[in-house]
Parts: sequence; C-alpha cells; structure tokens
Amino acid sequence: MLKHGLTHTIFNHDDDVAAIDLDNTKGVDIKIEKLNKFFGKHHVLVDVDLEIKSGETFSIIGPSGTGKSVLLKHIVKLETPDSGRILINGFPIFEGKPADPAQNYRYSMVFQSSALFNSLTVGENVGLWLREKRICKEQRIREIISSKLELVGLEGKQELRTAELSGGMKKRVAIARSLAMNPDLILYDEPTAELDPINTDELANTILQLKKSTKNTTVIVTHDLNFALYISDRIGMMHDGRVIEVGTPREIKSSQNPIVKRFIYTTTKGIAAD
Ligand SMILES: Nc1ncnc2c1ncn2[C@@H]1O[C@H](COP(=O)(O)OP(=O)(O)OP(=O)(O)O)[C@@H](O)[C@H]1O
Repeated sequence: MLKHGLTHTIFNHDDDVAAIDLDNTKGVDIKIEKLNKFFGKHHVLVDVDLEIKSGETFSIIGPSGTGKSVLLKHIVKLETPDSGRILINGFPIFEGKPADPAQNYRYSMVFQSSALFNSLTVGENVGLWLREKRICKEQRIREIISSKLELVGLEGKQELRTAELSGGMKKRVAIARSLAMNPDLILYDEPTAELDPINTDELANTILQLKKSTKNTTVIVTHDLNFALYISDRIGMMHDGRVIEVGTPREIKSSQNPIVKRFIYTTTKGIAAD
C-alpha cells in the first residue's frame, strides 16, 4: 500500500523493514514492454516500450495530455495496465511479489503539489515515514532529517511551519521527505510546475547535486524541456501516448524527428541543434 501517496517499499516480509539500509542506495533498472492503457475509449498509452538504466536520470518529456503522468503512475503501481508489463530489476511488478529478498527496493515519488502536511513543521514532514514505520531511534531520525534538509539546501529549517513556505521551498521539503527513506528509485511528477525560473534553476542544481551522493535511479516527468536537457542522462519524448524518441540531451536536441523538432522549437523558440 502506498503511504501518503508518496513512499513505498517493496518488501516480501514485514521483518525486512527493520533491515532497511539507511546509508546505501542501489539503482534499479526499469523495462517497459508494450504497455497499453485505456480510460474508457481513450487509448492513453499505446504500445509503450522503454528502458531506463540503473542509476540513470531519465526524463519523460512531451506536451500536455500525452500520457506522461499516467506512465509514471504505472511504474509505481498507482495504475494497472490493460496489457503489457513493467519489469524492475528483471521482475514483472504486476505479477505478485518477488520470491528473492534481494529484489526488494524502495521507491518514492515527489508529486507536483508537494503533498506536504501544512499543520506539521518542515522537520516533522521529512521524518514522517521514518517515525511511522519506526525505522530507527529518535536520535537517528533527527540526524537523518537534518542531513536530508542539508542536501536540499534547507539546513537548520526543521522548525519552520510548512504552511509559511514558498512553493520552491515546499518542493525542496518534499524532496527531502522522499530522500529520508533513501529510495533506490525516485520519481518526480512535474517538479518545476509553479516554480519561477530561479527556483527552477535551484531545483535542477539540487537534483544534480543529489546524483553525486546516491546511486539511485531518477525518473522525471516534465514538459520543461530546458530543465530536462540540463539534468538528464537520457530523455524520452512522448506524443499521443507513444514514446517516439529516446536519446541523450544532445541527441534529442539534434533529432530529425519532425514532432521532436516542433516541440523543441515551440518550447524554446529555437534551440541550437549542436
Ligand atoms: N484517472 C483517469 N481517468 C480518465 N482519464 C485520465 C485519467 N488520468 C489521466 N487521464 C487522461 O489521460 C490523458 C493523459 O494524461 P496525463 O496526465 O498522463 O498527461 P500528461 O502527459 O502527464 O500531461 P500533463 O502535463 O498535462 O499532466 C489525458 O487526456 C488525461 O485526461
């Protein structure tokens, strides 16, 4: 079950929760095969094939309404496909639990809205999952809260009231909260929505900085092309429910696919295809 709609751990036995390694992360690889999803007659995902490598920062870009968020929700099992499958570390996620505990992984999603509890302080929001699951002793939880806040540039802000924060700060608290459980897979749904250019820039640098200290796999859904080009190892472009192009930022910028070219032109008003 997804707690607070944002963090989840794939475990086979409850005992495994106690065995969480809060100091290390591993990457996970994701393989999406012929995924199809209908909402009524609306064919939202059409034969989606995609591979995301372990440790990669992968952005899914594309215009509004093309199925990016729906695809992200399938990766965290908030939606189930009508056909096709998703394998994480080789295991098909919609077909029961893996038998081997080595298949366990932790994932966490940062929602567009940040989904924080306004009545709690910044520190309480970040430590919520650890306290609820009784993952470790209070002293250790406090250390984790302070180190994760430092990672997102909010050092010493534990006591601030969440309701009083700016949108950019809320986003960073939401990231710190996701990082508290040291996810092997972290997903962001439109992380730059509602952020001004300065906050967007800070967020991009925060995510890049995080990559230096963790091995996890990062998947980002965004229609902010410049953001995706700046932070991604690879990018997949979606159009009308299909993944129509996958490549490095450089490859995407120089793509000859007319749909990709048009998207780049309209979102950047022309970008050098170097
Ligand atoms: N639960 C749902 N029930 C019915 N239709 C849905 C549902 N979720 C999404 N859709 C529809 O599926 C299509 C794809 O939605 P999705 O949210 O994935 O788009 P997107 O590419 O992420 O764009 P945006 O950035 O605007 O959210 C849209 O037409 C949307 O209205």
